[in-house]
Amino acid sequence: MQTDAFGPELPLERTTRFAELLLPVPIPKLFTYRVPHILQDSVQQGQRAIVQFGDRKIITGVIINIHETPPKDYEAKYILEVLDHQPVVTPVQLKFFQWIADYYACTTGEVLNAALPAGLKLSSESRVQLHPAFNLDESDQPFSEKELIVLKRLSHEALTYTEISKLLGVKHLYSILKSLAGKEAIILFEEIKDKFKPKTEKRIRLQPEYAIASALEKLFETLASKPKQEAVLLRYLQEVPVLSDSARNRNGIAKKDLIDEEISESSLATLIKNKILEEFEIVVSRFAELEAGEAPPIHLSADQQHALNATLQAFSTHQNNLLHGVTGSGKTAIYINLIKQALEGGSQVLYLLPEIALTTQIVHRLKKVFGAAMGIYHSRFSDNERVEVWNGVLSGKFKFIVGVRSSIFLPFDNLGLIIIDEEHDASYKQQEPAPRYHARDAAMMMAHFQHAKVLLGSATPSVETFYHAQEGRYGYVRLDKRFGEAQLPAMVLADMGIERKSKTIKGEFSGLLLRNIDEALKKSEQVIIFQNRRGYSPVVNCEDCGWVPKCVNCAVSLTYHQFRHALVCHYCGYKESLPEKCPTCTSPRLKTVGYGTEKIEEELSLHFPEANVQRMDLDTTRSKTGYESIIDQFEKGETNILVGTQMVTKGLDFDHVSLVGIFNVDRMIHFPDFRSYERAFQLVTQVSGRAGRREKPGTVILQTSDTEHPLLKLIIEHNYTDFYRIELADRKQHEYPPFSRLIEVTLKHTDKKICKAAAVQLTDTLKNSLGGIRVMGPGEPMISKIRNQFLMSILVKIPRGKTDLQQTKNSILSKIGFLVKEKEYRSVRVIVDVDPV
Ligand SMILES: Nc1ncnc2c1ncn2[C@@H]1O[C@H](COP(=O)(O)OP(=O)(O)OP(=O)(O)O)[C@@H](O)[C@H]1O
Ligand SMILES: [Zn+2]
Repeated sequence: MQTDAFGPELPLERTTRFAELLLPVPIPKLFTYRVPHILQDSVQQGQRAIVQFGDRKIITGVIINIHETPPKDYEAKYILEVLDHQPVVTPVQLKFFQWIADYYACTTGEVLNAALPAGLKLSSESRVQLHPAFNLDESDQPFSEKELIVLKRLSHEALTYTEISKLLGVKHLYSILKSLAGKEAIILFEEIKDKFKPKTEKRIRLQPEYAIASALEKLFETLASKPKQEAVLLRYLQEVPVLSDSARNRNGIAKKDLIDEEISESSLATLIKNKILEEFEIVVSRFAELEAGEAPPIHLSADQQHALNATLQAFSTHQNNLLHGVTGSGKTAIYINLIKQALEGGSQVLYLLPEIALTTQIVHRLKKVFGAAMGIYHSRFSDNERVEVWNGVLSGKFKFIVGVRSSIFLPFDNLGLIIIDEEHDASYKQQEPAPRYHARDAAMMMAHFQHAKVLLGSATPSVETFYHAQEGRYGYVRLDKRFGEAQLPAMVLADMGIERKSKTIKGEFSGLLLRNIDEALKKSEQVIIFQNRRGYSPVVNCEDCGWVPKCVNCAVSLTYHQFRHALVCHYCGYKESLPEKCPTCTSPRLKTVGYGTEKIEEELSLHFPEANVQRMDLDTTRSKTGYESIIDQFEKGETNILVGTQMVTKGLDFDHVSLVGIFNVDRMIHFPDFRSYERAFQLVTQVSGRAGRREKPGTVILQTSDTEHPLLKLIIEHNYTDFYRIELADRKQHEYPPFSRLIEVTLKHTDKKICKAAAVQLTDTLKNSLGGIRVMGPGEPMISKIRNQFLMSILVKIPRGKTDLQQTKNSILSKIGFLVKEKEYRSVRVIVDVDPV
């Protein structure tokens, strides 16, 4: 027998249905809830439901299964509300979420949490408000004491679930809220449903009875003595030809476009009051409606046409395909062709980009071609905008999405093509928090589920991708020439050793680079300078005792930022002011060592006082439009020199860049990581690729103290093939990807000893249990403490194809499970990163 105090009169016999929900929590299971009788016939898989989770929390989950078996060991709670009429998560998405959880060793709940935009997730923080039509004094409904307490408070302010629960001192609010909602006193969940608020626009139009010539004439006669109102009307008629086009009048014009200094708002209000003009509201897209068809038709070059044909050919035999086209070869033109074809065939298309910085230019180019069918999805958008895209994909409004990695979670159900631009880019990998997925690899799995084709594009493919192409697993198309007359840039090494001896270095600028910048500026050409360190100086030290300021929370030295006049930790954000004297020896001789982008910007301004220098790095692009304005100014030629971190390296397409300067290549090459050569090759090739993309040839100057380094030789010859051959041999010898898969296990604890002991124990267990698999470590990672947590890491190398990958992962997870059950290790956090980059 069940007690349903607020359900409708119950027939004696009825079946009780249960729904299993996926909740956005890191617990590896589904949760069973009871379906209220009233919803029994309407619940569906993929709808969102609100449930109570734990004692106090209210959260939104997604319905996965519906059945009639009550849970064995607990009493199921009721679903509080079902939020959707139609599913908002598709079956194929659920399958995909499950795959991500299995592959990346996390819970499906964590995947759901990452996938749903916050606007689709109601939680304890959601609010309850009074019903707008409700008035306590006029109501003749009986209210309980508790209900009255809630209503009185709600008459002052909207409250969250948590607040109401505190106010009443009760845990279970459902019956009270349901009762109040039944009496139409509050809006229960309404706000939640409306957490996504469509954007509206106020518009003005002429009342239809005046939209005929005779009536309009009369109207002007009556307004003759009211010049201000007449002016409003005239302005409206200027914009909207009401007599010749009645449809235009029905649409009216935006109120904000009608009003300016010459038009008085009060006259407008009078005209509205007198029923001459009418004010109305429409729901508008948050994405300015984009005009399609502005783009000139693209005529592919013979090489591009050939590559396009080859790609289509490759699609007929392979799901995954690599378009290996040098920088400036015009890969985008080929993408556009393929996207058009896929859309015309009726399927959805996803275009992935690794970073927001890259979206600005590409989005502009694609917008012109695809207009309103194209949606854009990335984290700089507000939550409402993200919900709009989510719903737009569901409703079919957006058939084509351009976005960064999280767009693989959108509710596609009919994908035909996924383009993964700059596929080699490490930003496709999510680092923190779980799911630590690689959007490129996950997208390929999504394509598999939906029978879509994948095109990976890059001028510098990742070693793994190129390997698969070589092995015939991926289709492969190469485009070796730049579009039009453009040539690959000339690569020149600036020998810092020699320049140091001959004293031609100024600061850290080689004489060669300075001379070339000067020449470029004289010819009104633009310059890009790349340095992968932000801030002013990466290190400060005392010239007398050698003291270096360190972060109090992390094992790193602090970076000096001049514009904030502070020492900043790039790992935890800790900040302190630069001391006047050395705190250990009191010497005032503190000097900054090394060059960050800020210092380079400053010195360039000193060397070239006439030039307009701009900086693009994390510090200058925090705002939503930060990138856009910097790129825009550079595009327009208002900026002469652009200094930046890896943000300036890829995808950007400018007409007048003839020189690229690269600081400190040596540091990139010698970075202690098995991928450092690959990274250096890619970064340098990509940033070099920004030079000479049109008729004017480009030059790249690389500052190095090691001109004989074999990797530099390959880079300056644009020799990807030999780079790959040598790199692959090295990977094979050391059993790195693509010859193995890596799983990195990181342990964190505030006590170094505990962290280390746990890591040693886990390593031993793994070594004993994972027969035939190499377990390396434990060791301190390069940064051994972050945010007061000491870190230890273990690397598991799984030979490709030899072991059951899933079984190995499960085994690792279960050993971790045992470890953290031990008393002394209970507070150790263990992070599993599959395919770390
Ligand atoms: N068929 C074409 N017609 C006109 N312009 C073209 C054509 N193909 C390419 N371009 C122009 O050539 C330039 C380089 O093309 P694009 O940006 O697509 O290169 P890319 O291959 O993506 O290079 P990167 O890897 O460096 O990003 C762009 O300005 C583009 O507009
Ligand atoms: Zn820190």
